[in-house]
Amino acid sequence: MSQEPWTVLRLLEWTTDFFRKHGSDSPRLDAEVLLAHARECSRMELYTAFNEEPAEPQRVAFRELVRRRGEGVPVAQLVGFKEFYSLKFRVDEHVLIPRPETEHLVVEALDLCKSDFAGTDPIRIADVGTGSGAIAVALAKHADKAKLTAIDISEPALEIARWNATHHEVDDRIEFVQGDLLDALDDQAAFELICSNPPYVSEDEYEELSESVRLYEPVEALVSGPTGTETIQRLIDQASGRLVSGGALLIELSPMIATRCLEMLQSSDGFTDARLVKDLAGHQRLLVGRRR
Ligand SMILES: C[S@@+](CC[C@H](N)C(=O)[O-])C[C@H]1O[C@@H](n2cnc3c(N)ncnc32)[C@H](O)[C@@H]1O
Repeated sequence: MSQEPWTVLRLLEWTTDFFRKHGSDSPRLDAEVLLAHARECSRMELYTAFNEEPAEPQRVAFRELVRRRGEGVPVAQLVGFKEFYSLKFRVDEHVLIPRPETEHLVVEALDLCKSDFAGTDPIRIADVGTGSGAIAVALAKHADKAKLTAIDISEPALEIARWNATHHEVDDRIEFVQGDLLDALDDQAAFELICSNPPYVSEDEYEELSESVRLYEPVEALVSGPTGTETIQRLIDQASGRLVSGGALLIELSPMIATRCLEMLQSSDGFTDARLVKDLAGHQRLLVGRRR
């Protein structure tokens, strides 16, 4: 057996290779995040510690994390958090792990706050299907005048979202509501902006997702129904009664259902200016419309 010491660099190289063979999309990043977690340091600090040999307790902790990652547990669940819009969000098995694509929705919403709603105070925003609270918290952090209503059907998800709002000190501007889309709100509730990253995966597509998603993330956060458009259709129907005139609806979707959802919004009497917005990778990622 090799007598070479298990330095930080050697651990990273071995683990990267192991994760690559176990089908990870980002083997080196996974190895770095887990080793940094086991050593209680930042990823950047690993780069100045390549020749150091982690102490035995750190190696034991790291080995266990690597074993579980090899079984498919997402890195974010192993370390208990995920970065989104440069903010750290607590996550667990009850919430979808925030995805980088969703940052695009936050950018669009903040643009509207700074342009169309610059003179409005407060800017009332609903985040429908808040999950970890990623969208609501990022908006509250970056738009001082935003007053949010964050809704989810899952009470355990709302507990995580509340924790994240408190941790980022925006809980005084976010009201959390448990319910089915916008149904649970008071009759009077009205918004300048309704944002949502709803479940939009079809039942067939779900079967094609990686085990790391299917076994560890909540199915109700992902699957909408046989076509993937069901929740979006219901949200469009409900949103027209909740937006002020000129208010905006922003919905994240998958490029596979983008055209169908655009047609749904175009055929809704309540909306005008329906359009799709591409993400940085050039994929149709957002459906946007205006309340007449
Ligand atoms: C795709 S996840 C989005 C989570 C978070 N907003 C994000 O972008 O990371 C969808 C969320 O919608 C919630 N959800 C699903 N159906 C719902 C419904 N009918 N009413 C309210 N929330 C729902 C799920 O519990 C889940 O938290």
